[in-house]
Amino acid sequence: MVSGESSTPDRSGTQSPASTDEHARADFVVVANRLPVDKEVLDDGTVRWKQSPGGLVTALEPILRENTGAWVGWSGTADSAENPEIDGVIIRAVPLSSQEIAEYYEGFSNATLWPLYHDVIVKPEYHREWWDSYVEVNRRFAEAASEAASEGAIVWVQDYQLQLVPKMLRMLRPDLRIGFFLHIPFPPVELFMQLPWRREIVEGLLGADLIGFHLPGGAQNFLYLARRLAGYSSSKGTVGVRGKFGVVQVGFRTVRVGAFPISIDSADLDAKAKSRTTRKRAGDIRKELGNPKTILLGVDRLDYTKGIDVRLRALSELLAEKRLDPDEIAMIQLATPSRERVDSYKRMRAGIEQLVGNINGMYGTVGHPIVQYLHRPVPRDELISYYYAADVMLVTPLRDGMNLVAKEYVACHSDLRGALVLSEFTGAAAELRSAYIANPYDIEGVKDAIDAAVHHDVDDGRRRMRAMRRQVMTHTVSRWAASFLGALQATTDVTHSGDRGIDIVESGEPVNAGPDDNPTGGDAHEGAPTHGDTPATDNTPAR
Ligand SMILES: O=P(O)(O)OC[C@H]1O[C@H](O[C@H]2O[C@H](CO)[C@@H](O)[C@H](O)[C@H]2O)[C@H](O)[C@@H](O)[C@@H]1O
Ligand SMILES: Nc1ccn([C@@H]2O[C@H](COP(=O)(O)OP(=O)(O)O)[C@@H](O)[C@H]2O)c(=O)n1
Repeated sequence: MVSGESSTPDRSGTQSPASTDEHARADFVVVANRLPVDKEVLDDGTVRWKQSPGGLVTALEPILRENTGAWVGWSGTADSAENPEIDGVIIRAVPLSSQEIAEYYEGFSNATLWPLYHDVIVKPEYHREWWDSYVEVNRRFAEAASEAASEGAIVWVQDYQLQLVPKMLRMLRPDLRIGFFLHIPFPPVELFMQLPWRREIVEGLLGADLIGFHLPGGAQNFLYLARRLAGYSSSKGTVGVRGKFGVVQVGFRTVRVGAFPISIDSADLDAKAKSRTTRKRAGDIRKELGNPKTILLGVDRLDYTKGIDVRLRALSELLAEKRLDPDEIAMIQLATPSRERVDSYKRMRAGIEQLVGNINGMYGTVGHPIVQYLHRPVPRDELISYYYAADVMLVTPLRDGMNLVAKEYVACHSDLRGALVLSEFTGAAAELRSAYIANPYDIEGVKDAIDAAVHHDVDDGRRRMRAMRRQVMTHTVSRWAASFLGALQATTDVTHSGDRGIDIVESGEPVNAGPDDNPTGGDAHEGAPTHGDTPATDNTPAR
């Protein structure tokens, strides 16, 4: 999908995009909270729609284009119902009112489910009116998906904002083949049980034919709940990665449950990081920082799950203990603004900015602060230059479904330079075993990992980076999409009237999405096994 320009003048005199035929139907429909396009109003009033940056859009865009695809989602602003058609992809906007944004998006999605699914790092809030709004908005997404899908189409629902959609959509359209993927961790059973509407969520997800999680632990937690909370018969064996699925029997339907760790467009990043402009800009960044011996980097949405405070505290103590020399290091923290109206996000921002101020006040000099902190989005090319410039990447979340930043850093280092400090509570840690792995709750452990990464032996560093690159360069986002969709197409069920199937386009590497596709690619730690009937945290083996 490339940027599409419009030509139809609207009543306000600006240009509005060509609208999608509202009766057009698609064989492949993606349903996600956000649309894959961003609206841009140019100085002359012309409206342009650009593909949003992000792995999901990159991975699905060729499949959408090859298969008469549609994308159902919210534009990100209140009451917007424009449906631009972009390069043959049908866009179906689901408009949200300001009240729905407050209750469904900021409320139930990001102040109830987000903290609950991320180990209750902040206290989840349970409000009945937020739940009512979540149900209503999920119903509208299901209706929009139903209207967009042709007979027997494949519909892929994304993420925690839309967990009721699979069941609602199945009731409207039993002919469809429905997949669901959760991008954030699925919580341990004890935490999930707090949710007053826990059974409705499990039942909502079970409307799908295939439910995907990043890691086997999440899949096993879900299988346990389907059995013990919702009373269905479900498999008890271990779940593998991209194969060895669990099953839940829902009446005559068999729902498959699996682990599909997401990844990035590795080849694209690798190529961009090798370009002359990136390398030149990376050199300039180092100069602008005063040519420090070591550049440390953090790249995150400003979210309390990301452990930005953890790495700043560790840095501060390492400086105090003289294990790091302030004349030799510089840290850059890029923090994209996120969910800024949610209270917990406001509180966290103040705390982090205070920590940055403390470190610079204690250890910086005039013109040379230790931490350069940017609270704004950074253009993609600039971000890649930062990745390439960085000697040590700091990824310290308290909990994270995957963390694509860790993989992006690795993809940018074909030079085998650089070191990755990685929290063990990210999905990425299950695959990038050669990183400097640390427990973010253990400050001494984080300090040791940073110290080791900064002072690492060059040969050991190259060996670690080579192992991580073997994993990242072979397990791409298009392989992720192909393995999920291959498994979804392989689901057979009496409720499906058609068996049309879609063409899964994948560039660059062979795909075998069947149950045997379980290679131990490079640095991969294939599917931490979970045992028996005991609930597990998302990436921790059950005890
Ligand atoms: O849409 P927003 O509220 O602005 O939030 C941005 C996205 O954040 C979450 O990302 C997750 O998905 C990543 C890819 O699978 C994964 O690497 C990461 O660990 C997750 O946190 C969220 O799940 C998305 O729905 C949001 O759009
Ligand atoms: N300043 C920033 C920070 C992150 N990002 C991108 O946002 C994505 C973050 O993905 P992630 O999986 O690490 O974490 P979430 O923000 O999805 O929870 C990555 O693709 C980053 O490159 C960015 O473009 N600019």
